[in-house]
Amino acid sequence: MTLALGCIADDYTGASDLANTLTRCGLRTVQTIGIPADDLQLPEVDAVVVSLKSRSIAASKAVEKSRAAEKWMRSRGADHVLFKICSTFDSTDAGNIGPVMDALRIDSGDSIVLVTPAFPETGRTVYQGNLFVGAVPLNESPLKDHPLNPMHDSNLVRVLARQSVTNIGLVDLGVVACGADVVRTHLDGLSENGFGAAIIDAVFASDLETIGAVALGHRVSVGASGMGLGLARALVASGRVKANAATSIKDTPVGGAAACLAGSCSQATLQQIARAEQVMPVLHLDPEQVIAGGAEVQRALGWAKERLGKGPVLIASSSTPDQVTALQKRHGRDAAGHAIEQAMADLAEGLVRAGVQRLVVAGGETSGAVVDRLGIPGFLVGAEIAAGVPVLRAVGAAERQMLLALKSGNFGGPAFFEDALGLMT
Ligand SMILES: Nc1ncnc2c1ncn2[C@@H]1O[C@H](COP(=O)(O)OP(=O)(O)OP(=O)(O)O)[C@@H](O)[C@H]1O
Ligand SMILES: O=C(O)[C@@H](O)C(=O)CO
Repeated sequence: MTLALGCIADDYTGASDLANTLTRCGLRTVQTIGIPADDLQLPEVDAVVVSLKSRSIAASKAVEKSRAAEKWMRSRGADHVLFKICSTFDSTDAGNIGPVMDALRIDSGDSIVLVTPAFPETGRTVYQGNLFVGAVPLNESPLKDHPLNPMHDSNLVRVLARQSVTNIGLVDLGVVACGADVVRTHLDGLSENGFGAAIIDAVFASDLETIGAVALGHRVSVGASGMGLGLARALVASGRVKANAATSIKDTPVGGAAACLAGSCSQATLQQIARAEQVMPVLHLDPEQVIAGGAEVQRALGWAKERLGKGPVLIASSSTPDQVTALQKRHGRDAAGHAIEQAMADLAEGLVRAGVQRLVVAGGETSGAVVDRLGIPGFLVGAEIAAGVPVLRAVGAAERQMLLALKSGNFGGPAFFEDALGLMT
């Protein structure tokens, strides 16, 4: 296997979002959980998205894991490696975007790295280095209340400068609009003046194509699915990947029981849960009881088993921002988050034992905990449920076939859970 593109994603939902975009752009793509084992049977692909759970861990660990993934991809022929971050730039001043970017830049020998979280399809645009989520700047969006990394600054040049050892420049929309050659000249100027990375504006898909064409001339880039789109289109345009080579996974039905788990506390997920209550049984976990011990998980599993034969069920830990803050004050942010993620993993394991073969999970960290517990080594991409969320078919997993959907907290329309289950047959 010779890779045209290697990708390192800092969480599992982000990885499936990127794998979806690359597939839709015509690249044969597989998503793996961590660096694949040598004996994992992978199809012939153009791109591999290695999913890490590195968004919220210590920066030094995130660097170590990302470097190992990069090394693996280079050894499989990847000239370009994309570090996939969240389209809302989820991170803290301690990292992990800056430290990983710095390390990959050094390893690659690139003098300057292009960075953009823009993904216009989902309303993420960057103008003058400021990230917008729909019509509002990042710091006024629901991301200001994120349970793990609340985002209080929309200016990504400033945000990244606080995390990185290098100077961060800006390539603004006016430059992008002039085309790839002008962007290259601008980057040369920044690099000569000691800038090791630049936030690049993007508002339209056409901006991403310009960015992709330039980025492909470098060894490393940092971005969300929009950067993936640009790179994929550039690869196809350059003839390095055959257009339309991607084939969606076969839609052979998997059957079995279906369930949803929600650990995301985003506004979008809260609305989707409220909507799901109209069409399926929904159990709201008591987060305090979850932290107290295993009894709450057992209660939820008993509740689910009584209902799974009749149709899908949804179990949610999700709470409003005020409730999340109160719980975190009592138990600490990381301890509360970790305990709930582990409870979600326990639930997933119990549900699969009870016959669930179709599982929808909401939340990146939550999906990471669930997929790790289920021991699934990789996924092929199927139908698109919503922008950034595909149906995934587990590959290389044990006995039973499984379909999953891993939803980024902020993605999907109000009827997301129904929409997902409708496509996961
Ligand atoms: N009721 C709750 N109170 C406090 N924390 C919670 C609660 N329910 C879930 N959590 C924790 O909040 C975090 C949610 O993060 P997760 O990444 O799963 O969702 P998200 O951030 O909305 O999704 P994404 O990263 O895809 O945008 C997890 O650590 C989860 O365990
Ligand atoms: O880019 C995004 O917004 C998502 O793929 C994601 O990473 C959320 O966890």
